[in-house]
Amino acid sequence: MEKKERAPVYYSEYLQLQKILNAQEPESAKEGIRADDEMLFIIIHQTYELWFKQILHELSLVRDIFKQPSIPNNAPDIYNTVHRLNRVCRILEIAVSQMNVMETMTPLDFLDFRDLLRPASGFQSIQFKMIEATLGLSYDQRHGKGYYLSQLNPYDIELVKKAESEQSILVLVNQWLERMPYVQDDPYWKHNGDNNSFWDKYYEVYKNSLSEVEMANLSAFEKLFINDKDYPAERRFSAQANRSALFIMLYRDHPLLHLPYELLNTLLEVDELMAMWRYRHIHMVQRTIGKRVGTGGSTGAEYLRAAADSHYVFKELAELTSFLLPRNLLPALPEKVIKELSYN
Ligand code: HEM
Ligand SMILES: N[C@@H](CC(=O)c1ccccc1NC=O)C(=O)O
Repeated sequence: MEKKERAPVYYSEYLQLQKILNAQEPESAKEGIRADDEMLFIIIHQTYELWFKQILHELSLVRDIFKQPSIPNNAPDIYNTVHRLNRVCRILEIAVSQMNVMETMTPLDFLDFRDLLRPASGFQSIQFKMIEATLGLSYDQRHGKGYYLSQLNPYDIELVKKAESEQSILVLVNQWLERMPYVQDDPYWKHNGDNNSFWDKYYEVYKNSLSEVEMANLSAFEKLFINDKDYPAERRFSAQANRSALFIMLYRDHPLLHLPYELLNTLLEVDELMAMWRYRHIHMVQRTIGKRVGTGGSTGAEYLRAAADSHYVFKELAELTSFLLPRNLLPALPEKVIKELSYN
């Protein structure tokens, strides 16, 4: 077949530089006011939005992989999700450190144009909210739901609502954990109170590892891993997903658990880096506007702190570390399971 002629690709056309390099229109210039740092302010935000776009691209690929009804152990898929989430982490690191450039704008420089921005604010960053929703932040969990509805135009509300209505990475990872083989079919994995099943043995060793002041952990352990009927309704991960996740964390040295462990670890890293971004943003906000209210109408730093504290998505996974035991105390795995967790 004859090869189709393609027009030569030209750098600035390929990258559509006409559009992006002509997309900075400082409000101060329109008003004939001198505000030399508004260009930096715009470019920093645009850079963030481009990175947010890339993050959303990666997250939606990850989500597509997890949407499959089953992901066989020897498929390339889990590695692919880890690789992409790892890229998201590297991008978030840049997003965090980019705050250093923003902070070269002093409070006085900002006041040159701050009033011209009202009532706009980063609060209206739809892509940021879509990242949160794609990871698994639910509407109910959002701090300041009122602002969420009042500050966005109807079109943007639709976009976020759509992202919220899709199955999030949290929901899909929960399903994936629930399907995990190895720890399900055999009666050995069912709690039966006779001290011979895995979770009964684990319970005993865990109990003995707790100090007196930690005894509340034991009832949490029972609720989360042993007595499914007491499982707290508000939790996003199910009891079975919890057991699988703890199992992965405990026995991650076995070959077939390497990647599942990396996956859980990378999800926690995403959560941590999102929080680091939020805290860098808060510090910058305090340094720049002190205790003034935000242009978006919120209480400013106070609102941001409450959002930062309550917007962790994978908090339940992070908390599982309270239930880990040192390797030398772990129940030995049945031969059959050790084999299943090996490369051949
Ligand atoms: C001088 C620089 C900045 C200041 C003083 C500032 C201040 C604020 C304030 C006060 C809020 C709360 C909403 C309001 O009432 O206005 C907010 C929210 C937000 N800002 Fe900024 N901001 C700055 C730079 C940035 C940058 C560079 C980004 C990057 C995209 C950004 C993204 C956001 C986001 C995503 C929110 C919503 C956070 C949430 O709801 O958890 N901001 N900002
Ligand atoms: N909310 C900021 C203003 C601000 O930072 C901002 C304004 C318009 C568009 C994006 C912004 N960036 C992040 O919040 C303030 O209260 O000063």
